[in-house]
Amino acid sequence: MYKLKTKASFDSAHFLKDYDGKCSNIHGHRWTVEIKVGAETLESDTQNRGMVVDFSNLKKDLKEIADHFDHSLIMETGSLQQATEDALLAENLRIVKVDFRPTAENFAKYIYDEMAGRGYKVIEASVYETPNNVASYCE
Ligand SMILES: Nc1nc2c(c(=O)[nH]1)N=C([C@H](O)[C@H](O)COP(=O)(O)OP(=O)(O)OP(=O)(O)O)CN2
Ligand SMILES: [Zn+2]
Repeated sequence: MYKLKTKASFDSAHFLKDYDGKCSNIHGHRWTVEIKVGAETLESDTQNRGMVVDFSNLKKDLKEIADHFDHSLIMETGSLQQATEDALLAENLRIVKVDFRPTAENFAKYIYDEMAGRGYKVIEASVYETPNNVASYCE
């Protein structure tokens, strides 16, 4: 089997609701997301001949997903009082709401699903919260 891997990064803040420890506070990470896609055979048409997929397209799609979160506060829906959320928005601060607790594990599945939804044969998606801490999702 052939496998391709590419990475993208974004900077954003998050916090873990109901977490007993420092991660319950708003803090930032340079998140790195890594996607691995595969194929048993290579493309044979002119443009993509000899490729699993064109790295340019793979990188562009992953970057689009990463850019959605860049320089934002990522928050789980319902994890702040409405008044707090409204006050942040009134200051023109960027909030991206997600319907999951924003852990590396949940982000890994989110990235997997997003890329699979764009038609890639995803083998694994990984999310680094720090260079040492990584979570992966595969099926
Ligand atoms: N399994 C998981 N555990 C934790 C996650 C996660 O996503 N999955 N996330 C956090 C926090 O977001 C936190 O930012 C990371 O915690 P921690 O390792 O304690 O922080 P640092 O890497 O910055 O470590 P230092 O010891 O401060 O250098 C917590 N756990
Ligand atoms: Zn964190």
